[in-house]
Amino acid sequence: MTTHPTTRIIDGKAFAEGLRRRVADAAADFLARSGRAPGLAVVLVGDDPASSVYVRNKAQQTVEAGMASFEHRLPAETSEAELLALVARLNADDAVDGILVQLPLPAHIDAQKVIEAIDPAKDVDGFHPANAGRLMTGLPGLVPCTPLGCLMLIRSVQPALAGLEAVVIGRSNIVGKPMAQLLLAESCTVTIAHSKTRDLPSVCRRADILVAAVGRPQMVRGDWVKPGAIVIDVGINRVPAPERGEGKMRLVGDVAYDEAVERAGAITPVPGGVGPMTIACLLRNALAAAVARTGIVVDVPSA
Ligand SMILES: Nc1nc2c(c(=O)[nH]1)N[C@@H](CN(C=O)c1ccc(C(=O)N[C@@H](CCC(=O)O)C(=O)O)cc1)CN2
Repeated sequence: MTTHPTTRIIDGKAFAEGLRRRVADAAADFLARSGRAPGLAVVLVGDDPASSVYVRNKAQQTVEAGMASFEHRLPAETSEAELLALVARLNADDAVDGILVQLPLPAHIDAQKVIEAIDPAKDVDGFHPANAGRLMTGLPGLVPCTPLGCLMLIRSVQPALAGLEAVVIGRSNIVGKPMAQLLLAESCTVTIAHSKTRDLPSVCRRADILVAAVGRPQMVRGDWVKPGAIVIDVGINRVPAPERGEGKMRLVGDVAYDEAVERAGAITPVPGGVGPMTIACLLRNALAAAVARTGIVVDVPSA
C-alpha cells in the first residue's frame, strides 16, 4: 500500500489518551473543590460480548481518570420495568453525575423509553430528546460521544471549518444526525446522505469533510473521496479474515481504507481512529455533567 505523501493518518488512540489525561486533571480539580469525584454509572443488560468489553473498558477508564464508577450488569431477562426502576434510582443518587445504558438493549426492552427515563442533566450519551433539541437549537447540553469525538479529530487537522462542504453518510440519532448538527454549528455546508440518496459517489466527491457512519464494511470507495478531503470513518465491522487463519475475523470501517488513503488529505484508521474517542468523550461528558449539576467550575475540554 502506498500512502499519498501528504496524507495525515489521524491517530484517534493517541488523541483519546491525551483527552483522558486532560479529563483526569480536571476531575482531580473537581475532587479538590467539591470533596467528591465525578461519578459515572454504566448499565449493561445481557451478555453481548462486544458490549461487555465496552462496558468493562468504560468502567476501567472511568477509574483511571479519577472518577467514581458505578457498574450495573443485569441479566438478559431483566424486564423493562426493572431497568426503568434502576434508572430512577440512579437519577435520584447525588453521587451519580452521569448515566449510560449500553446499547443495544435486548429486544423486549424499548430503548427509547429507557433513554427518555434518564435525567437529561445526567444523560452523558446525549441521546435524550431534550439534549438532541438543545444541540439542534444551539443551546449548551450533553452531546453524543462519537460525533463529539469525530469533531475533535476533524478540528485537530483543520481548526477552521466555516464554509467547508461536509457530507455525513448515515442518519442515525446516535451518530449521523448529531454529527451533522455539530458540523452545521461550525458553519459547514452539510449534506446528510443515506440509503435513498441518489448517486452517493458524486455527493461524496463534493465533500471537504466526509463522515461515514453507515455500518456497511468498506462501502465508501477511494474514488468517492475528493483529493485532499478529511475522511472520518465511524464504522466498526467485523469481517472474516481467512488470511489470519480459519474462522478468524478482523475489523474494518465503512471506508475502503487502502483506496481512500491514496486520495484523502487526512483519514482515520479502523481500529484506532474514532472508536477510542467514544469512551474518552464519555468521560469528558461525565465531567461536564458534574460541573453543570454542581456549579463547580473546572476546565472541561471542548471540541
Ligand atoms: N449507550 C451507548 N451504547 C453504544 C455506544 C454509545 O456511544 N453509547 N457506542 C457503541 C459502542 N461503543 C461504546 O459504547 C464503542 C465502540 C467502539 C469503541 C472502540 O474503541 N473501538 C476500537 C476497536 C475495539 C474492538 O476491537 O472491538 C477502535 O475502533 O479502535 C469504543 C466504544 C455502541 N453502543
